[in-house]
Amino acid sequence: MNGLQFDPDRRLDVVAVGRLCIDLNANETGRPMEETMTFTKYVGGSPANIIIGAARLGMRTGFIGKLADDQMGRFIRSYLRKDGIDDSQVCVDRTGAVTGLAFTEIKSPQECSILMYRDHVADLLLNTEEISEAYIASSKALLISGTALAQSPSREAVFLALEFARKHNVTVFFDLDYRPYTWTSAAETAVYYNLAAEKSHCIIGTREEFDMMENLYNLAGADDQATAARWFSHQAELVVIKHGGSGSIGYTADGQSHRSGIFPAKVLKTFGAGDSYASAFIHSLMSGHSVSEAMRRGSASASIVISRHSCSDAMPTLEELEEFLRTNEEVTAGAQ
Ligand SMILES: Nc1ncnc2c1ncn2[C@@H]1O[C@H](COP(=O)(O)OP(=O)(O)OP(=O)(O)O)[C@@H](O)[C@H]1O
Ligand SMILES: O=C(O)C[C@@H](O)[C@H](O)C(=O)CO
Repeated sequence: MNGLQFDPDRRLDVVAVGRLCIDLNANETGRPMEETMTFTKYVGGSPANIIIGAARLGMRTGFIGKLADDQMGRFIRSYLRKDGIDDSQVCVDRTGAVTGLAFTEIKSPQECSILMYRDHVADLLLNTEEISEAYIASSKALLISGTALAQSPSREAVFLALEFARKHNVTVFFDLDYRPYTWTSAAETAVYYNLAAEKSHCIIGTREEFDMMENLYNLAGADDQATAARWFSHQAELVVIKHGGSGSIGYTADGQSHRSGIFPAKVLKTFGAGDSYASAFIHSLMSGHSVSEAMRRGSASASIVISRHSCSDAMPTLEELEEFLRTNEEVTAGAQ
């Protein structure tokens, strides 16, 4: 049992709130960005990648966010529409804000990094006036992403969305998505992450992201089980801790734990693993699969995406994911 409840009578399956950005992925791999001359443009932003992945798997999806009033903003909106993602709650900034950019460097499959331009970005200007209670109430689930908590008014918009979710029994997935570039103080980061996590039913993050949250309370370095137990005293029913190439481990409030290995991948780049994991994990859970199966599907989706150049474009369809599962064996690396 995963303990999560989804109201079947909702128009949408999952709505994400947060950033819609642009990835510019280096075309010349095997070298530092100082020597990279060309990039390929993709839609990016962790919550955008996750919702695109969920839509690709056949879920009824929507997005609450803010775009820059420029060509990049229009490119993103048309991409969402192409994937059947409801964009009625994606508004446009009129103050001259820009689209966040993530330049990615692929020095080797193990040495990838992201240079993020996050100043004066439209996504962090989403405000409470742009959060529709009725829209959130029309969805079974809400996906929030940590970076949207980094600045006001986006921060308050997310907490209002969480309040509407609570009021209308909308299940909350919290992908921690900690990006240091967007924060100014470790303590502030931990405070807001903890406040949001207390209102979430399923929390997904890496060991390092949970450590960041626990540093504030001098709990950092707690083991995975202690980390999970901390959130069951709040709203959480499910906590998933990701360990990169060592797999992931999930804990449910009923005391069970689930380990997942990985699927062998011809790794081109490692970023995108977390977003693809989350999209297939959410799809599987909301399809009624077990936690173990959802983690297995998350791992499989991650292996597919890290073997491809992009994140959003690389998200597999349900047919691709199931074909991958039929033809590949999970390596039970197991999380620490
Ligand atoms: N080298 C790898 N080979 C196969 N699977 C991997 C590899 N790295 C990560 N994964 C899979 O992806 C999942 C998520 O990866 P990770 O723990 O790196 O999360 P993340 O840091 O959020 O990812 P991202 O790099 O996208 O931010 C892992 O639990 C695992 O299932
Ligand atoms: O989330 C970001 O802003 C960067 C992403 O667009 C990028 O694809 C990535 O890091 C995925 O995890």
